[in-house]
Amino acid sequence: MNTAITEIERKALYKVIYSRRDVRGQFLSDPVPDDVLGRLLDAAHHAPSVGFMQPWDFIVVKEPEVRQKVKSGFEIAHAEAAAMFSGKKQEAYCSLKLEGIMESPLGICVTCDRSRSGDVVIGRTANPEMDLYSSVCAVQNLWLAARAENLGVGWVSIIHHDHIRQALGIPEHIVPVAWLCVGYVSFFHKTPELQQAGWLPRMELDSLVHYETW
Ligand SMILES: Cc1cc2c(cc1C)N(C[C@H](O)[C@H](O)[C@H](O)COP(=O)(O)O)c1[nH]c(=O)[nH]c(=O)c1N2
Repeated sequence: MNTAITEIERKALYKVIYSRRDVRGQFLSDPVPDDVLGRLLDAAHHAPSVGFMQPWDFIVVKEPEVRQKVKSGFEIAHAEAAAMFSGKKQEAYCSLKLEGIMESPLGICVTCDRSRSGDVVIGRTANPEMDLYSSVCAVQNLWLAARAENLGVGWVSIIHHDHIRQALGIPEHIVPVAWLCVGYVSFFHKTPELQQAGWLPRMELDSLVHYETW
Protein backbone atom coordinates (compact mmCIF):
# COMPACT_ATOMS: atom_id res chain seq x y z
CA MET A 1 0.00 0.00 0.00
CA ASN A 2 1.33 3.43 -0.93
CA THR A 3 1.12 5.46 2.26
CA ALA A 4 2.75 8.61 0.86
CA ILE A 5 0.63 11.70 1.34
CA THR A 6 -0.23 13.51 -1.88
CA GLU A 7 0.04 17.26 -2.22
CA ILE A 8 -3.74 17.67 -2.18
CA GLU A 9 -3.98 15.61 0.99
CA ARG A 10 -1.17 17.59 2.62
CA LYS A 11 -2.92 20.86 1.81
CA ALA A 12 -6.18 19.53 3.21
CA LEU A 13 -4.49 18.57 6.48
CA TYR A 14 -2.91 21.99 6.92
CA LYS A 15 -6.20 23.68 6.04
CA VAL A 16 -7.88 21.69 8.80
CA ILE A 17 -5.12 22.54 11.30
CA TYR A 18 -5.11 26.27 10.57
CA SER A 19 -8.89 26.68 10.29
CA ARG A 20 -9.80 24.67 13.39
CA ARG A 21 -11.32 26.96 15.99
CA ASP A 22 -12.60 26.74 19.53
CA VAL A 23 -16.32 27.31 18.99
CA ARG A 24 -18.52 28.86 21.63
CA GLY A 25 -21.31 30.93 20.16
CA GLN A 26 -21.85 29.84 16.56
CA PHE A 27 -23.50 26.45 17.09
CA LEU A 28 -26.53 25.45 15.03
CA SER A 29 -29.08 23.06 16.52
CA ASP A 30 -28.91 20.63 13.54
CA PRO A 31 -28.27 17.13 14.84
CA VAL A 32 -24.94 15.42 14.15
CA PRO A 33 -25.65 12.25 12.13
CA ASP A 34 -24.60 9.01 13.81
CA ASP A 35 -22.18 8.04 11.03
CA VAL A 36 -20.40 11.38 11.37
CA LEU A 37 -20.27 11.01 15.17
CA GLY A 38 -18.88 7.50 14.66
CA ARG A 39 -16.06 8.87 12.49
CA LEU A 40 -15.17 11.50 15.10
CA LEU A 41 -14.99 8.93 17.87
CA ASP A 42 -12.97 6.53 15.72
CA ALA A 43 -10.52 9.33 14.84
CA ALA A 44 -10.17 10.05 18.56
CA HIS A 45 -9.64 6.36 19.24
CA HIS A 46 -6.73 6.34 16.76
CA ALA A 47 -4.75 8.89 18.75
CA PRO A 48 -1.34 7.94 20.07
CA SER A 49 -1.28 6.72 23.66
CA VAL A 50 1.47 5.88 26.10
CA GLY A 51 2.28 2.15 25.98
CA PHE A 52 -0.78 1.85 23.66
CA MET A 53 -2.80 2.20 26.83
CA GLN A 54 -5.84 3.80 25.11
CA PRO A 55 -6.95 5.20 28.47
CA TRP A 56 -9.93 7.09 27.06
CA ASP A 57 -13.67 6.60 27.19
CA PHE A 58 -16.15 8.84 25.39
CA ILE A 59 -19.45 9.79 27.00
CA VAL A 60 -21.83 11.05 24.32
CA VAL A 61 -24.47 13.38 25.74
CA LYS A 62 -27.47 14.58 23.74
CA GLU A 63 -30.08 14.97 26.50
CA PRO A 64 -30.61 18.67 27.31
CA GLU A 65 -31.31 17.81 30.98
CA VAL A 66 -27.88 16.23 31.35
CA ARG A 67 -26.19 19.09 29.50
CA GLN A 68 -28.03 21.53 31.79
CA LYS A 69 -26.36 19.86 34.79
CA VAL A 70 -22.98 20.44 33.14
CA LYS A 71 -23.94 24.03 32.36
CA SER A 72 -24.79 24.61 36.04
CA GLY A 73 -21.29 23.44 36.89
CA PHE A 74 -19.85 25.87 34.37
CA GLU A 75 -21.82 28.73 35.93
CA ILE A 76 -20.38 28.03 39.37
CA ALA A 77 -16.78 27.81 38.14
CA HIS A 78 -17.25 30.81 35.84
CA ALA A 79 -18.37 32.99 38.77
CA GLU A 80 -15.34 31.80 40.77
CA ALA A 81 -13.07 32.62 37.85
CA ALA A 82 -14.56 36.10 37.40
CA ALA A 83 -13.76 36.88 41.05
CA MET A 84 -10.08 36.05 40.39
CA PHE A 85 -9.74 39.00 38.01
CA SER A 86 -10.21 42.63 38.88
CA GLY A 87 -10.92 45.95 37.19
CA LYS A 88 -10.80 46.06 33.39
CA LYS A 89 -9.57 42.48 33.15
CA GLN A 90 -12.62 41.29 35.09
CA GLU A 91 -14.90 43.31 32.83
CA ALA A 92 -13.22 41.81 29.77
CA TYR A 93 -13.46 38.28 31.22
CA CYS A 94 -17.15 38.68 31.93
CA SER A 95 -17.82 39.87 28.38
CA LEU A 96 -16.33 36.70 26.85
CA LYS A 97 -18.50 33.83 25.65
CA LEU A 98 -16.68 30.78 27.00
CA GLU A 99 -19.01 27.86 26.38
CA GLY A 100 -21.77 26.57 24.13
CA ILE A 101 -23.01 23.72 26.30
CA MET A 102 -26.73 24.22 25.62
CA GLU A 103 -26.41 25.66 22.10
CA SER A 104 -24.46 22.68 20.77
CA PRO A 105 -26.65 19.61 20.14
CA LEU A 106 -23.99 17.25 21.41
CA GLY A 107 -21.58 17.07 24.31
CA ILE A 108 -18.72 14.59 24.43
CA CYS A 109 -16.85 13.98 27.64
CA VAL A 110 -13.40 12.45 27.11
CA THR A 111 -12.04 10.67 30.17
CA CYS A 112 -8.89 8.87 31.31
CA ASP A 113 -8.84 5.50 33.05
CA ARG A 114 -5.51 5.75 34.85
CA SER A 115 -5.52 2.08 35.80
CA ARG A 116 -6.48 0.68 32.40
CA SER A 117 -3.43 -1.43 31.70
CA GLY A 118 -1.99 -2.19 35.09
CA ASP A 119 0.60 -0.53 37.30
CA VAL A 120 3.57 -0.52 34.94
CA VAL A 121 3.02 0.96 31.51
CA ILE A 122 5.69 1.37 28.82
CA GLY A 123 6.57 5.06 28.59
CA ARG A 124 4.80 6.03 31.77
CA THR A 125 7.27 4.75 34.35
CA ALA A 126 9.16 8.04 34.82
CA ASN A 127 6.20 10.33 34.10
CA PRO A 128 2.86 8.97 35.35
CA GLU A 129 0.88 11.85 33.85
CA MET A 130 1.48 10.47 30.33
CA ASP A 131 -1.90 8.70 30.44
CA LEU A 132 -3.65 12.06 30.83
CA TYR A 133 -1.65 13.48 27.92
CA SER A 134 -2.76 10.50 25.85
CA SER A 135 -6.42 11.34 26.44
CA VAL A 136 -5.65 14.91 25.39
CA CYS A 137 -4.20 13.52 22.14
CA ALA A 138 -7.58 11.85 21.59
CA VAL A 139 -9.27 15.20 22.13
CA GLN A 140 -7.07 16.82 19.51
CA ASN A 141 -7.73 14.06 16.97
CA LEU A 142 -11.45 14.50 17.54
CA TRP A 143 -11.16 18.28 17.21
CA LEU A 144 -9.34 18.06 13.87
CA ALA A 145 -11.62 15.32 12.52
CA ALA A 146 -14.59 17.48 13.46
CA ARG A 147 -13.15 20.39 11.48
CA ALA A 148 -12.70 18.09 8.50
CA GLU A 149 -16.42 17.25 8.84
CA ASN A 150 -17.23 20.99 9.05
CA LEU A 151 -18.25 20.56 12.67
CA GLY A 152 -17.27 22.94 15.42
CA VAL A 153 -15.85 21.87 18.79
CA GLY A 154 -15.50 23.94 21.94
CA TRP A 155 -13.55 22.71 24.97
CA VAL A 156 -15.09 23.83 28.25
CA SER A 157 -12.72 23.50 31.20
CA ILE A 158 -14.31 26.14 33.40
CA ILE A 159 -16.00 23.50 35.51
CA HIS A 160 -14.88 21.40 38.45
CA HIS A 161 -14.29 17.84 37.36
CA ASP A 162 -16.27 16.53 40.31
CA HIS A 163 -19.30 18.36 38.92
CA ILE A 164 -18.89 16.57 35.56
CA ARG A 165 -18.34 13.31 37.41
CA GLN A 166 -21.61 13.74 39.28
CA ALA A 167 -23.61 14.94 36.29
CA LEU A 168 -22.52 11.97 34.16
CA GLY A 169 -22.19 9.28 36.83
CA ILE A 170 -18.48 8.78 36.12
CA PRO A 171 -16.87 6.20 38.45
CA GLU A 172 -14.35 7.41 41.03
CA HIS A 173 -11.29 5.86 39.33
CA ILE A 174 -12.00 7.58 35.98
CA VAL A 175 -10.71 11.14 35.44
CA PRO A 176 -12.82 13.53 33.36
CA VAL A 177 -10.39 15.18 30.92
CA ALA A 178 -12.52 17.32 28.62
CA TRP A 179 -16.06 18.44 28.04
CA LEU A 180 -16.44 19.13 24.34
CA CYS A 181 -19.36 20.98 22.79
CA VAL A 182 -19.89 19.60 19.28
CA GLY A 183 -22.13 20.74 16.45
CA TYR A 184 -22.49 22.36 13.06
CA VAL A 185 -21.76 26.06 13.06
CA SER A 186 -22.95 29.18 11.25
CA PHE A 187 -19.30 30.07 10.56
CA PHE A 188 -15.77 29.54 11.80
CA HIS A 189 -13.84 32.54 13.05
CA LYS A 190 -10.65 33.16 11.08
CA THR A 191 -8.58 33.76 14.21
CA PRO A 192 -9.01 32.74 17.88
CA GLU A 193 -11.79 34.60 19.61
CA LEU A 194 -9.51 35.50 22.52
CA GLN A 195 -7.17 37.14 20.04
CA GLN A 196 -10.05 39.05 18.43
CA ALA A 197 -11.22 40.22 21.86
CA GLY A 198 -7.75 41.63 22.56
CA TRP A 199 -7.19 39.18 25.43
CA LEU A 200 -3.89 37.84 24.03
CA PRO A 201 -2.17 37.90 20.63
CA ARG A 202 -0.68 34.85 18.93
CA MET A 203 2.96 34.76 19.97
CA GLU A 204 5.76 34.92 17.43
CA LEU A 205 6.92 31.41 16.64
CA ASP A 206 10.54 32.58 16.57
CA SER A 207 10.29 33.59 20.22
CA LEU A 208 9.28 30.04 21.15
CA VAL A 209 11.78 27.97 19.21
CA HIS A 210 15.14 27.24 20.81
CA TYR A 211 18.05 25.50 19.14
CA GLU A 212 20.42 23.16 20.93
CA THR A 213 19.82 24.66 24.39
CA TRP A 214 17.16 26.95 25.93
C1 LIG B 1 -7.07 22.57 27.66
C2 LIG B 1 -7.96 23.62 27.04
C3 LIG B 1 -8.99 24.17 27.80
C4 LIG B 1 -9.82 25.15 27.23
C5 LIG B 1 -9.57 25.58 25.91
C6 LIG B 1 -8.53 25.01 25.15
C7 LIG B 1 -7.74 24.04 25.71
C8 LIG B 1 -6.64 23.43 24.87
N1 LIG B 1 -10.39 26.56 25.38
C9 LIG B 1 -10.14 27.04 24.01
C10 LIG B 1 -9.06 28.09 23.96
O1 LIG B 1 -9.52 29.30 24.48
C11 LIG B 1 -8.67 28.27 22.47
O2 LIG B 1 -8.16 27.05 22.00
C12 LIG B 1 -7.62 29.34 22.27
O3 LIG B 1 -8.14 30.58 22.63
C13 LIG B 1 -7.15 29.39 20.81
O4 LIG B 1 -8.26 29.53 19.96
P1 LIG B 1 -8.56 28.48 18.79
O5 LIG B 1 -8.74 27.14 19.43
O6 LIG B 1 -7.39 28.48 17.86
O7 LIG B 1 -9.82 28.98 18.13
C14 LIG B 1 -11.47 27.02 26.08
N2 LIG B 1 -12.36 27.92 25.51
C15 LIG B 1 -13.42 28.36 26.19
O8 LIG B 1 -14.18 29.18 25.66
N3 LIG B 1 -13.71 27.90 27.45
C16 LIG B 1 -12.89 27.01 28.07
O9 LIG B 1 -13.17 26.63 29.20
C17 LIG B 1 -11.73 26.56 27.38
N4 LIG B 1 -10.88 25.67 27.95
